[in-house]
Amino acid sequence: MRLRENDDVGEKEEVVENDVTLAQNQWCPVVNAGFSSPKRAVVVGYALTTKKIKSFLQPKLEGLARNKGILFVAIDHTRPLSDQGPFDIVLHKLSGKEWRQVLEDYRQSHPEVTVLDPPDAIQHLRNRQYMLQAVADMNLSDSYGIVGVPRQLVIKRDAFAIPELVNKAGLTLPLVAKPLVADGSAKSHALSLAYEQFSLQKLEPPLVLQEFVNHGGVLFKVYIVGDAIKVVRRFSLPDVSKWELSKDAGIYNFPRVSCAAASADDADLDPTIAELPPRPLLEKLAKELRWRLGLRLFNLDIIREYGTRDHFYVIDINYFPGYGKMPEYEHIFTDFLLSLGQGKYKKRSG
Ligand SMILES: Nc1ncnc2c1ncn2[C@@H]1O[C@H](COP(=O)(O)OP(=O)(O)OP(=O)(O)O)[C@@H](O)[C@H]1O
Ligand SMILES: O=P(O)(O)O[C@H]1[C@H](O)[C@H](O)[C@H](OP(=O)(O)O)[C@@H](OP(=O)(O)O)[C@@H]1O
Ligand SMILES: [Mg+2]
Ligand SMILES: [Mg+2]
Repeated sequence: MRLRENDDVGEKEEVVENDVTLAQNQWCPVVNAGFSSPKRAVVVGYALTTKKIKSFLQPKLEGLARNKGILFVAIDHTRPLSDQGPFDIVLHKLSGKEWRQVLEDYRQSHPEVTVLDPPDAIQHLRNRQYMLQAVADMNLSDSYGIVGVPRQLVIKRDAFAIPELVNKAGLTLPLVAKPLVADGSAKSHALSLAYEQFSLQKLEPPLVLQEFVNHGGVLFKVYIVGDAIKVVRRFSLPDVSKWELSKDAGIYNFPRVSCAAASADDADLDPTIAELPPRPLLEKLAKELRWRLGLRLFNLDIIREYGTRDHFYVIDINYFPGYGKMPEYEHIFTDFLLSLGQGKYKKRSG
């Protein structure tokens, strides 16, 4: 199945965020592991926003990493990347064309360094028109369930044409209106729910209109870190009944409904709604998406269609999400970084 689109629009570019911590590189390339011979540390250069440093690089992660021989070093993006390091791994979440080019050049000139993840692959997720395409292309259906994406329509401009375009596309109301660009800004998370066709004209393109799928008000956030998968439950938008649909006429902006504060892991829920998607299904989905997206660090928002046991929809994919809120993230992440480091040494000595 292909996702629908309207017409083309140039993507807005923005400059690299300038709130990177410009800490001095601290060097300690060799760690002592007990009485055995000293091992070389895995050096991870990071280029992250201040917000991300705070949520991700928590003391519990840095402490465990140090014990395991992993060293985090802040990248100074105002200096050439090749003058810094040497790094084994570069971890990054900054935006901007220039920064992407810096990373691309660095990948070319330093093939021995693992850049998490390739800028082009990340870029693909920044546009909701393409974000879910890989899931749609997979057509995943097996004895554990079916995984699809909601039908959606891309509106690049001309809000007045929306009712007719929605009608022509045969989309069913209510619709979730999502900004086309998903770049982590507050604006890109400003979503609304539309109950009625003619009020759709009030929306501000460019956006994606996605069919709202009733799912019992709970969603599953599936965190992926390399081969590791961790699933949590979060509260989500409540179901919309036929009666509500006939009664409500407007467009409703809604706040960040499924953020970490909306954890539903300890809630007393109807088991048919709360039951996690089958593990083998998630493993298959994650493995295939890692390959199709070319990413190792991302999460998926998945919902189970209300009244079904095994019909799932992926509604959102985020690059380098809030891992700091993922249970056991410090163990999962450090194991992942070590596995990358070790894989490389094997390759070098092999
Ligand atoms: N098609 C849909 N059907 C039902 N609910 C939806 C749908 N799309 C989004 N939602 C609800 O809206 C919320 C926000 O949507 P979405 O995850 O796409 O936005 P986002 O801003 O990219 O979120 P994130 O903070 O995870 O990046 C979801 O958590 C879910 O509660
Ligand atoms: O792409 P962005 O940076 O917007 O991704 C967000 C994500 O959408 C969630 O808002 C995360 O917060 P929680 O839902 O509370 O987990 C953010 O995590 P943070 O720890 O970095 O604030 C993601 O970055
Ligand atoms: Mg989401
Ligand atoms: Mg998102």
